[in-house]
Amino acid sequence: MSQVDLQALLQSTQNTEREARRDLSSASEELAALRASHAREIDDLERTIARKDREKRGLEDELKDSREELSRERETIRQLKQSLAEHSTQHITLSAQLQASQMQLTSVQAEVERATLSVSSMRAELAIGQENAKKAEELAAEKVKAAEEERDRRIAEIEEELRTAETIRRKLHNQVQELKGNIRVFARVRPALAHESSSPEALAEIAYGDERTAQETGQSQIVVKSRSESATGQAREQEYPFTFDKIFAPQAGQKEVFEEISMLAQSVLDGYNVCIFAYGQTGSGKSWTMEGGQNDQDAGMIPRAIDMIFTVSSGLKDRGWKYQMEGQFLEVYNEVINDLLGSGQFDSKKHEIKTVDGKVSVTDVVSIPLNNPRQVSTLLERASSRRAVAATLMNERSSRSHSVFTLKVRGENPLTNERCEAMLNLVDLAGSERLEKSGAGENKDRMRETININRSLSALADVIGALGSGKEGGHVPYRNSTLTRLLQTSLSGSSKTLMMCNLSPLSVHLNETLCSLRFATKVNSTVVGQVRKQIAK
Ligand SMILES: Nc1ncnc2c1ncn2[C@@H]1O[C@H](COP(=O)(O)OP(=O)(O)OP(=O)(O)O)[C@@H](O)[C@H]1O
Repeated sequence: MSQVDLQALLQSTQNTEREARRDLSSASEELAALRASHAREIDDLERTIARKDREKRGLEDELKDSREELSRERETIRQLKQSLAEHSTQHITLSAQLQASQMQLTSVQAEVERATLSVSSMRAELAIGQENAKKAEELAAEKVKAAEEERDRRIAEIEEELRTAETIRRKLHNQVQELKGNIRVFARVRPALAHESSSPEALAEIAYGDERTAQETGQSQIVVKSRSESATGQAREQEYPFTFDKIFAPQAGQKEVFEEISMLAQSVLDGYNVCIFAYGQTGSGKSWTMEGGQNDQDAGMIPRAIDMIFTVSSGLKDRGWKYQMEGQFLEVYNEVINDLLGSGQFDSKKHEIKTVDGKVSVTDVVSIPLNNPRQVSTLLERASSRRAVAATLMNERSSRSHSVFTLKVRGENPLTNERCEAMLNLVDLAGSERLEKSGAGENKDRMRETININRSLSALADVIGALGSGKEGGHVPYRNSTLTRLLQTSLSGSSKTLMMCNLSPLSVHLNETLCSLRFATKVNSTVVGQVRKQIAK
C-alpha cells in the first residue's frame, strides 16, 4: 500500500472517527436530552401518582361516609317498617271500634226517637198540669192575700198594743225609779292595788252587811272600824256604821256596778235628766268607776251607759222612736269651765253659763253628734289627750278638777206623737281631800284649788239636800258654784241623781274614808225623806 493510500486510509479513518465522535457526541447529547426528558416524565408521573393517591383517599372517605349514611338510611327504613306494622295493627283495632260505635250510635238514635215520642206525650201532660197549677196558684194567691191582710191587721193591732205597753212601761219604769228614790247613794270600796301592801295592818277594817238583808230592805250597810290609843294609853276601838242604797265591796267588777245603774241611765231615753256623780278622795277609784280601763270587761260607767243607750234606742226604733244624740265633755277647774273637746286655751274664762228659756247652756263649747258607741271612745280619747296636755302645765290636774261628760238625747215618736229631750251627766268629781291632807301647805295655788273644790262639793251637797227635802218651790242654791250652775237643768225637775261614793281600802286613808262616808250620808239622809214621801203617797 502506498502512502497515499495509507494517508487516504488514515484520512478516511480519521473522518470516520470524527464522524463517529460526532455521532457519539450527538448520541450523548441525545442521551442527556432523553435522560432529562425521562427525569421530567418521572417527576410528572410521581406528581400524578401523588394526586391520584390523594384522590383515592378522598374517594375512600366519601365511600366510608356513604356507607355510614346507607347504614343509617337502612335503620330508618327498618324503623319505618316497624311503625308501619304498628299503625296497621292500630288501624285494624280502630276500624273494629268504629264499627262497634256505629252500631251503638244506631241503637242510641233509636232510643232518642223513642224518647222524643215520650217527651211529646209528656209535654202534652205538662201543659195540662200547668193549666191545673195556674188554677191552684190563683186560688192560693187569693188565700195568701187574705192571710196577709189578716196578718197586717194583726201587726197593726200588736204594734198599737206595743206602743201602749211601751208608754205604760215608761211610766212604770219611772215609778219604779221614783220608788227607789230620785236621789240615790252608792258606796264602792276599791281593791288594794298591786303596789300597795295588802297586809292586815295596811288594810282598813271594813265589814259589809249581808246581801239577803240588803235585798229585803233595799239598803246596804258598811261598818268601818278604827283603833286608836287614848291619851292615857288605853286601846280604843270604835265602829262607824253607814247605810246606803247599795254598797260594792272591792271584788265587785264594773259589770256588777253598771247593772245597778243601767236602769237609771235608761231613764234618759224616757226623757228624764240623769246625773251620776263619782265622789271620793284622790286615788279612791272615781275615774276607774266612770271611765274604767282599756279592756272591755274593765269599761267604766260612761262607755257602758252609752253602749246601753244606743242598744236600747235602736230596739225602740220598732216602736216608732227616733233618737238623736250628742256628746259634750267639760272640765271645771278653779271655778272656770274648760272644753275638753275644744281647741281653745285652758283656764281662759272663755265659756260662760247662760240661762235661756229656763235652760242652762254653756257658750262656745264643742258638741259632737254621736251615731254609734265607737265615736264615744274617740271622744273620750280626745278629752284625755287634751287633759294630758293641760297636765303638763300642772301636775295631777285631773284629780283637782271636776269633769262632766254630757250626753244629750232628743227623741220623737211620730206614731204616738210623743217627744222627749233629756241629758245624762256623768260627773267625775275632784278629789275630796281636806285642806290639811291636800298638801297645800304654803302653796297658794294648791290652797286656792282645795278651797274651790271644797266649796263646790259642799254646794253640790247643799243643792242635793235642798232637792231631796222635797219642798216644792223651795230655794235651791244652784248659784253657789260653777258645777251646780252648770248642772242646774239636769238636777232640777224630774231628774234622777246618783252619788257613787268611792273609798280607799287602806288604813292610812281611814280618816278620809270616814269623811267621804259622812258626806255621802248627808246626801243620803235627804233621800230617805223623799222615798218615804213617795211610799206614803
Ligand atoms: N275597782 C277597781 N278595780 C281595780 N283597780 C281600781 C279600781 N278602782 C280604782 N282602781 C285603780 O286605782 C287607781 C286609782 O283610781 P282612780 O284613778 O280611778 O282614782 P281617782 O279617784 O279617779 O283619782 P284622781 O282623783 O286622782 O283622779 C288606778 O290605778 C285605778 O286603776
